[in-house]
Amino acid sequence: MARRKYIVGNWKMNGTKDALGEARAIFEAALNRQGVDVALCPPFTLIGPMVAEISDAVVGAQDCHAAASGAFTGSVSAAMLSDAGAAVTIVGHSERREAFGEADSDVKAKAGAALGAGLGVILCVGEPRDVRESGGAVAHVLAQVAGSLPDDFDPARLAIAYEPIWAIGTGLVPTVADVAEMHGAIRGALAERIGAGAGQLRILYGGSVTGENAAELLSAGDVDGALVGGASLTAAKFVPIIEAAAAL
Ligand SMILES: O=C[C@H](O)COP(=O)(O)O
Repeated sequence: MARRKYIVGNWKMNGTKDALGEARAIFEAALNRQGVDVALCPPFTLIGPMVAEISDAVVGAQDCHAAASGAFTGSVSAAMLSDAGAAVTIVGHSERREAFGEADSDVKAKAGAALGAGLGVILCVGEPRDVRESGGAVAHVLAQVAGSLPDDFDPARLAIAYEPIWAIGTGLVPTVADVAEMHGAIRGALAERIGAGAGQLRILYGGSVTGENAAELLSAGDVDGALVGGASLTAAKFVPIIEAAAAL
């Protein structure tokens, strides 16, 4: 079965209720694009309003806590995200791995908690610049995949986002050949681990995706979509990426 393209916007720590108009325009444009799934991951504070005020919105979170509840000041559980109307959550973004010290084992626990709460998961992996330059990118990323995936999961409910850290927010992008090599390696590792189900799992590329480079990146082998940061904040920049996916 062909995998539907999946275009996800990660708003990171951007957006107040004033930004709901952009989200509305994005989901209105997405509605008519056949074959493409679109989701937006705003800050926690906008999940409820986005779900409540925009029909057909598919809204996600950017992180969750691995525990169901408890004394974790400032944290939000997967069940709370679901209660707020989220359908999916990102886990293991490099900004959390780096700034909050999240290890593969933490990401694995979060992914398991999210799936257990009924959410879809977008699990991020990616290498730093020095690892890419020393030729160790594939080994680095496959180790992250092996350490971060839950023991059991439905491959239709979990996507992996390959985001080279050096490409995030920099305007730098890997060559299409390098993206295809990495996505192919991830698919191969998944096939060894879960067998035929690996064909169902979507592998997204993230890092400086724009309306200008989306068609080329999305055409690379085993690229099933994109995780978009800066260019997902406005309809003017995000809709062309959705259109590029729809045109493939
Ligand atoms: O989650 C999204 C990524 O970090 C990519 O961000 P960017 O599109 O601004 O480079």
